[in-house]
Amino acid sequence: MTQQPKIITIVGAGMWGSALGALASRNHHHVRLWSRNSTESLAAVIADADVILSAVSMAGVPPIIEKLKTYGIPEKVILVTATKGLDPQTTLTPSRLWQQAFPHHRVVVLSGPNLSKEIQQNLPAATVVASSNVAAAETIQIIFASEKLRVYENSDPLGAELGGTLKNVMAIAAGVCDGLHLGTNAKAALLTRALPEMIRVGTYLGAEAETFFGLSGLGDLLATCNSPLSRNYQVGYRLAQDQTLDEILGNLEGTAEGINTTQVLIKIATEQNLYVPIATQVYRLLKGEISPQTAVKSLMERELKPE
Ligand SMILES: NC(=O)C1=CN([C@@H]2O[C@H](COP(=O)(O)OP(=O)(O)OC[C@H]3O[C@@H](n4cnc5c(N)ncnc54)[C@H](O)[C@@H]3O)[C@@H](O)[C@H]2O)C=CC1
Ligand SMILES: O=C(CO)COP(=O)(O)O
Repeated sequence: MTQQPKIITIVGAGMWGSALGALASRNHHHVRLWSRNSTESLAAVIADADVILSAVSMAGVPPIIEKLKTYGIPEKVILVTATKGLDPQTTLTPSRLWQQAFPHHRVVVLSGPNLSKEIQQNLPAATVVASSNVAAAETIQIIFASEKLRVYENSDPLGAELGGTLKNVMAIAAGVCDGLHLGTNAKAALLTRALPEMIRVGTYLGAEAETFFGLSGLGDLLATCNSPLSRNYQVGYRLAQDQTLDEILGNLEGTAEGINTTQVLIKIATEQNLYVPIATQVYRLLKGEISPQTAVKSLMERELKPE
């Protein structure tokens, strides 16, 4: 489908922001990529923008929102969030933070099985744009869709966002599983049990269960938990190889959001009494309380229960 070229400001020029910028540029949109190290001011790059897309890591979302709030962004501007994380202060997802700060703007979540290095190599992929405003989601769908990226529209932004966010915790567990060479049966069991754990949390927080069976849920779980390109998977894999978290983070390319997400998820689960056995072991492992081997043993020796 053709569309008039739009001005798209991408805030966050890391791996994902850059890959998304390249996709929109290829579709002949005017892309302005901004990061906190840019010489251009944020005010200048958002001027006249049709779309502001945030691809900053979770830690950068609250400060960027605060900064943008001071600029008085016109209500016609569509806000897109591509961050996969949870805010430690409020435990809210990025889209909720954006919507709270800009209650009259249309907010769209972009999330799916999208390892940025594969997207940068122009390999085929699919993703989801989700919003309570269908027209806004469709606008973003057309901006990014190409013969190399199939973009699906969805009306459950929270579900799409939580799929991409919660699977990062599971990707750490999957990395441990592979790092310990536990085999294909163990990996299948882990990923299959990870999905209902994500759904339990997601539906409690208000997402639709069905969304987790789509690209932004199961799709992203499979991509991230099976690829050494995933930073979260790398964290788990290297912990299983007896590296310390500090050593791993010292030479990790980009952000592994699952580390922060695990802390916030355990806070929510503890307060709300949600059963999250895999996340609990990841949490204890990240805190250095247990070894990878003990994490596996604890999962296996739990009380027997129906599936
Ligand atoms: N790389 C990937 O394959 C994908 C990443 N994502 C998500 O996109 C987000 C960004 O990921 P990457 O680009 O890979 O990370 P990255 O580490 O390469 O880039 C992070 C960006 O956020 C900015 N940032 C961090 N803290 C900030 C702060 N306090 N203020 C302003 N800006 C700040 C950094 O300057 C940088 O531009 C994460 O939430 C990640 O889960 C989503 C899909 C794919
Ligand atoms: O979200 C991603 C793929 O969809 C990227 O995963 P990592 O952040 O673990 O690299």
